[in-house]
Amino acid sequence: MNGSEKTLTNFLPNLKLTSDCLPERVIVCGDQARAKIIAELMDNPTKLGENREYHSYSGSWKGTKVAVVSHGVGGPGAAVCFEELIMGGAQTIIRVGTAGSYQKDVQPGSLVISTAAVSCDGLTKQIVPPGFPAIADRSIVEALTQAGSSNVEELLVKEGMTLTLDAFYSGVLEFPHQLYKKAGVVAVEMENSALFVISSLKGIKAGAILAIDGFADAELREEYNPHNEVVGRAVNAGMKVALDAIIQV
Ligand SMILES: O=P(O)(O)O[C@H]1O[C@H](CO)[C@@H](O)[C@H]1O
Ligand SMILES: O=c1cc[nH]c(=O)[nH]1
Repeated sequence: MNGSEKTLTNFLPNLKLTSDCLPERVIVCGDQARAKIIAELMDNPTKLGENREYHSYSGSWKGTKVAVVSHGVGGPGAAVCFEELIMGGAQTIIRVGTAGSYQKDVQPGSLVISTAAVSCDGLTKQIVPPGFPAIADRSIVEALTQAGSSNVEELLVKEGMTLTLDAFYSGVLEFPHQLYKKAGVVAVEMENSALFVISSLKGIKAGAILAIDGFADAELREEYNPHNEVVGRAVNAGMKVALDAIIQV
């Protein structure tokens, strides 16, 4: 399908829902369970549809209608979700995710607002030429920072560049973590570059807030286990910051 035009479509086949129930503001996250939790923070949570990894809800946050949709793990599947949301009329998408930190001062339990993503993924290589930037919308970065400063107590909330990688576990090749750590990249995750590139191509606004769930960098990394209270607190804070931010843009 050609990426240059924005065509509104009523039936979204992979999300398995019709666009007439989809508001213009959408929160996305990898995890289906997290999508349900975000929906339940809102007034009048309603399930819109469920197909594969895509679980869709709508609700009302401080009087504004917002949808929440899970996109699963990894750029290709997430891109299907982002494309269909935009076909269905989404104008603003904020990803609420998790990421591994590269920087010692960005501890597990911190929140990172991504300003741009380094595209170390395969999906964007198939849709734009090399060097095409993956950047978050500036007004969303500002809204997330503002919502973070008024919402989150005792957690570090940091803006910075993130890196998008397809692989979670390494093989015989080394991950480029050391290189990008030296270059000042803050954290690594798996879907931001797809979101930022697709949203740029389609002319919609997108951003991301990520709860740090461990250190990705081998020098800092201990055993990876994100299921703890510190990370849970940051994930919950990220959800509320994203909801507050999305109704401001
Ligand atoms: O917490 P989510 O939104 O799924 O984000 C991160 O977590 C998953 C890996 O555990 C990848 O999807 C990565 O981007
Ligand atoms: O992609 C990811 C997501 C969370 N934590 C990581 O270390 N990597």
